[in-house]
Amino acid sequence: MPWLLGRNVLETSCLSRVVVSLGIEVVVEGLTKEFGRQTIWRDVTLTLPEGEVSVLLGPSGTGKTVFLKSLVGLLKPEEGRVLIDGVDMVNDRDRDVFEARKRFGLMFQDGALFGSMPLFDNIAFPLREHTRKKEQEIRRIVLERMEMVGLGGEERKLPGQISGGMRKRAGLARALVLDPEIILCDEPDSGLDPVRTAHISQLLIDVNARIDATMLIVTHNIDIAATVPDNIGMLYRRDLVAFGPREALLTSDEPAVLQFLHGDTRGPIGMSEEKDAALLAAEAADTAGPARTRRTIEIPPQLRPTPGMPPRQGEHRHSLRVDEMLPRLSYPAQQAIWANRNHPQEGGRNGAN
Ligand SMILES: Nc1ncnc2c1ncn2[C@@H]1O[C@H](COP(=O)(O)OP(=O)(O)OP(=O)(O)O)[C@@H](O)[C@H]1O
Repeated sequence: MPWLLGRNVLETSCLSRVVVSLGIEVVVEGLTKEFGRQTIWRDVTLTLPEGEVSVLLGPSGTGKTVFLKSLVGLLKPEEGRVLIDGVDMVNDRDRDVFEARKRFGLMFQDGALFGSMPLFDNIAFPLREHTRKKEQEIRRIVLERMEMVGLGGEERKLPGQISGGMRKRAGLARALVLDPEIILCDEPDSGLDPVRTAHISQLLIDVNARIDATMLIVTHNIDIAATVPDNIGMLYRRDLVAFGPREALLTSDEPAVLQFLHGDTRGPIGMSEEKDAALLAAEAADTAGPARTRRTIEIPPQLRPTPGMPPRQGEHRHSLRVDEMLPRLSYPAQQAIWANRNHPQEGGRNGAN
């Protein structure tokens, strides 16, 4: 199976392959989204660095899915820009946005598969819809992507005949057929047990190693957030409270971040996202309350590609970027970054589920 898909691969010999980045950066500037009088988030600014993996966390209802849809131009924010290689997904003409959308691979929560279509046709769908490729070429691409996500031989199955984990992987295979430069995954772990979640985490890292796509993963799963991404952001109370290296957010002492990471009932996040002031004051008076959220979490080493995969180019670029910002990061974040770098570079833990 080839290591890398798509066009930007220079084969210098059968043993060494030089990767030229496939991923492109996504620049988000001052983005504000409203539905009627409801502000979902405002003035969100961040850059998804090329080929790096980022995770977006946030309590339910904070607009993570709305954010993904805004990046790809399916929803139109009221203010701001989303720049993809010079195309503004918010303000440019529909025709340009439609073209730029082909550079994305989208993996939705439920795989978003057509129930009456065999997996093969589901995965072939974007190729038939967006390209003029011949059926023979479509077949080659689909079978290759199915093999890549561990679904070889399952082409004739209907979505209803396979497990949730397999449906996720089918959704990922479909997201990969157009050689995406940017992959957006909405809760790739939803409905999966911890073992399947570990497999999908490894698969996402392996996909990134193979194709060097820029990736943004929306999840509530702290294990994924702690082990998969180079960067983490968190939406809370209509703001992006943080976006930066994984270790910076995981060592943050921001109360909402701590509460979220620990899954604690005490703290600023309530059942309906925001607690009222009286409840927060009562918690603050309870000495047991704030103390529970002051712990830091243990930061596991970041997942590495499965043995046999190429090294992640995004990880290399991320290290160079982080070197520059290191002096500005907190001491615990710096320690965690060094600990991760010094961790033995063992391979991943992939397998089929
Ligand atoms: N098309 C729409 N019209 C009106 N309101 C919408 C629309 N889409 C989403 N919303 C609202 O935007 C808010 C954010 O929804 P979104 O699904 O993005 O949250 P989320 O952070 O992804 O939540 P969860 O983690 O529970 O999946 C919700 O209040 C939702 O009702």
